[in-house]
Amino acid sequence: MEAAFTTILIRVATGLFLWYIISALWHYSLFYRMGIPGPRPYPVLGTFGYMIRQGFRDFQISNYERYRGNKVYGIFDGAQPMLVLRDLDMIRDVCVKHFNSFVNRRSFALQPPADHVLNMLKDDHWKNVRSVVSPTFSSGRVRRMYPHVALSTTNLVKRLKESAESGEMIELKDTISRFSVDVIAGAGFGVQINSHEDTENNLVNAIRDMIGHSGVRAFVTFFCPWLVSVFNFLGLNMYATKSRKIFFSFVDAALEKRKEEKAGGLPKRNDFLQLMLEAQDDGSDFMNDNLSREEEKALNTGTTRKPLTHLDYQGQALIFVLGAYDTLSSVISFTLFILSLNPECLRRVQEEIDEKLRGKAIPSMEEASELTYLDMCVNESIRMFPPGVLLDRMCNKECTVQGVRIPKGVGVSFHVYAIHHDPELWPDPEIFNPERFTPENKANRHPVAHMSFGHGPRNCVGMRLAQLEIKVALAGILRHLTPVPCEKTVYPVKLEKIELRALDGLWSKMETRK
Ligand code: HEM
Repeated sequence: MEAAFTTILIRVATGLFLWYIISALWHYSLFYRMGIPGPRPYPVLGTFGYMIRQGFRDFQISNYERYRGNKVYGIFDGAQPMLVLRDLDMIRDVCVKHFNSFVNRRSFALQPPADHVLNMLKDDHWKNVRSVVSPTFSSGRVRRMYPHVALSTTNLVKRLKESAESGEMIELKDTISRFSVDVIAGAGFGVQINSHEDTENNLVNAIRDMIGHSGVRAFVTFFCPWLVSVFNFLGLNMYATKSRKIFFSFVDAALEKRKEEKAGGLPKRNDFLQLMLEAQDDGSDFMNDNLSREEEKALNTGTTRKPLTHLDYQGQALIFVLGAYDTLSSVISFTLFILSLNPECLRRVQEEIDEKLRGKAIPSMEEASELTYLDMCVNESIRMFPPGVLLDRMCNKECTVQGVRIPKGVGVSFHVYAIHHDPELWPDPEIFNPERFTPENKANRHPVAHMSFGHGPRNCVGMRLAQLEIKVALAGILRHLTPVPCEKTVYPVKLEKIELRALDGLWSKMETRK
């Protein structure tokens, strides 16, 4: 009896194992059956193992070269089949013309409110929240956030001037990260701090802690989404529990306060939370100049909007932190660093700043928009060191794009780092050359050859604020100081495998301008 039971058990186990092997073989042979090339996938990890071994950027570059001549190639992020689009017309069409078949990004079920951040939302929920968040970044509303940016820039310049006086070497990313946190606290939540001096602020420490803890877990769960259930089961959250509590209690109290102030007719504040509440109340068409025509069409503005829920507000408060922190500090610090190594470009930038600012310490919004050569340098620096290296969309309806059939459930990936370093699009891609961004050169290039802020209705919603912050900070610094290489400077920059982080740091020294 016992022997018979054991035999049945062995047969069932063998059957299940064979079933798993056959279904895995079938699943992972999808691209082979479609006649699409790609690196060989393995069960569970797919092609993710190569990415870990080689690092994000080298994986992208090597496959981009290997499949040159193909419009697409296939990879598996864990079990998720992804078509990497090499062809720029395909990327453009997926982002705009076929937007309705590719509305959503890949997302994974995080614990609330992290599952309510805009970049994770899907379909109508995404449309509803985006139609409130987009007008929050209209030029009129960004103007109201500007004083926070200016104040944080003044504090940053003061800190850098002190370093110039003492002759201290500066790790740019670390110093600029403090500026990033100050801008987030001010422009996001109306809390004015100077984290170069005040290291004990509870909110700032909570923000820094949440960011520090989220990276690895977010990365792992992105590629192995089933791990989210394991995390949930073990009671682990993406963000450290104490910091999470501090942050969301602060957001809840701030939202309540703004509602009370409105009811009491008190003057309006000028931060993201306030502006989001106003954008919700005003209706979608008010001051909506942040919407591109494509976005307007995709969002179908004019139709009735549902009020955002409390979780929606909490989620957007979180994305204000996560979307802005590392991106901004990376762009500003890499641009300063690369300028310190290209004195001729630096000289031109400083001449332009002197001419446009006419003695002022910090540029106004209008003056910042006139700094066109600085803009070219920033674009070139983001091309070389893009913060968003891996963009994607999920196919929710079978679709043929530029002659390639994309089945429902398959994702499409844009390997931005490889595109930005493709020598056919960018001759000598490792050389810093702002001339690539003259209006003529830009007009002659494919619109998605440079996609630092993404493309189409699902592009970066905070782009306008980000561009203002970057230019105000850089102009404020370079108006007074000149970054120069120092003993600790290492170039070419060796990047960490996954994050956009220089392994040897971005070291520089500031000299006071005469
Ligand atoms: C230099 C700074 C920044 C860079 C390079 C950057 C880059 C990007 C990129 C590449 C995307 C994906 C676009 C796509 O899939 O087509 C994105 C999305 C997004 N970004 Fe940014 N970003 C920056 C700053 C910001 C800031 C300051 C905020 C908010 C305050 C922000 C909020 C967002 C949000 C919410 C999304 C998701 C949009 C959606 O799904 O509808 N970003 N960003």
